[in-house]
Amino acid sequence: MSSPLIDARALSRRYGAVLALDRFTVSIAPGITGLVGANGAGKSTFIRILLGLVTPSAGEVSVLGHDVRSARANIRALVGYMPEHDCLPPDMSAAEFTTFMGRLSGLPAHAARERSAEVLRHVGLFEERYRPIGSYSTGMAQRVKLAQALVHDPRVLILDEPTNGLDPAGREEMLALIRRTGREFGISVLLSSHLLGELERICDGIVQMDGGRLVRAESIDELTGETGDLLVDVDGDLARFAAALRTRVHTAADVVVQRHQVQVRPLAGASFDHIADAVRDAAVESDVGLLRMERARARLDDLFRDATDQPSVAS
Ligand SMILES: Nc1ncnc2c1ncn2[C@@H]1O[C@H](COP(=O)(O)OP(=O)(O)OP(=O)(O)O)[C@@H](O)[C@H]1O
Repeated sequence: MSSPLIDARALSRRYGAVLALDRFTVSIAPGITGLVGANGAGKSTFIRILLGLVTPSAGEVSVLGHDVRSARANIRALVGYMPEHDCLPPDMSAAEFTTFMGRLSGLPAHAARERSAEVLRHVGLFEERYRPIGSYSTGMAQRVKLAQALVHDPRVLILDEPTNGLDPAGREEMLALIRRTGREFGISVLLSSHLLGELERICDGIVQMDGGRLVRAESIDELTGETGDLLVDVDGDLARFAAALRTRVHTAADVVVQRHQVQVRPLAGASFDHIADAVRDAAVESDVGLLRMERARARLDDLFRDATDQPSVAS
């Protein structure tokens, strides 16, 4: 087994009477990991501790084996951080700003300029890198924030709500970029988001927090495994097909017509083969083409219905 990316043991942080982290223990594997939890769950506190910006009241935490408290300089070199809120100077160009951030991280001037051009190309801003950031769209500004997090070639990226404020197309682009960044640069990503549909698509694992404690840390495959339900797509009259199927499986399964497909929910003791045969026979009988029949997978939205404070958008 590979060593953990982040290892937190009984991590606590108190703010006066508020226990923001309460003996929070988690081991996060390398890869892309989503951090979820309602407002006040402790996500930002955990992220700030990882960055060395907040000191834990108790407990231990390490990033790639480096103790966060005693190895702050190492942690800064290893970690790139994209904050949620606007933090960009409007009068500087993306090239100037990312070069400046590279210099702050200790890169020599020439290397910082080269690296700035590289990361701006990676995030799709190479052509526009000399324009003032103040003239950028929200999506472009988000990409500058990602570029500055990457400029010093970190091994870990921490992204706080990276798709906040973006329209659906911008969100898609940002998600694709995050995934590509993780894969192409071979770096691990920890990102917080309220949008479970997003996390489901790009993450390898999910860490859920509540009241400063761990609720669960699981891989997406474990979480969204197959359910017993069957999803059937047909080409033709969906209602007629569903009616034909109902008469064939009446005591074995419920047949639910959704927008473009039929979901078949087997009742206790039903045989999957019997239901699959009934689907094929009903398709022939109702003269529709059988396009797809597969086992439904659980969705994060259903599993985490109460985990976030905002409605989740499965786009
Ligand atoms: N600097 C602070 N001073 C006092 N209380 C704080 C401070 N920072 C966080 N808290 C409290 O600690 C708890 C955890 O907050 P935290 O910001 O870590 O949660 P979160 O999961 O990041 O929430 P959000 O999604 O709103 O950012 C909350 O009750 C919050 O009010």
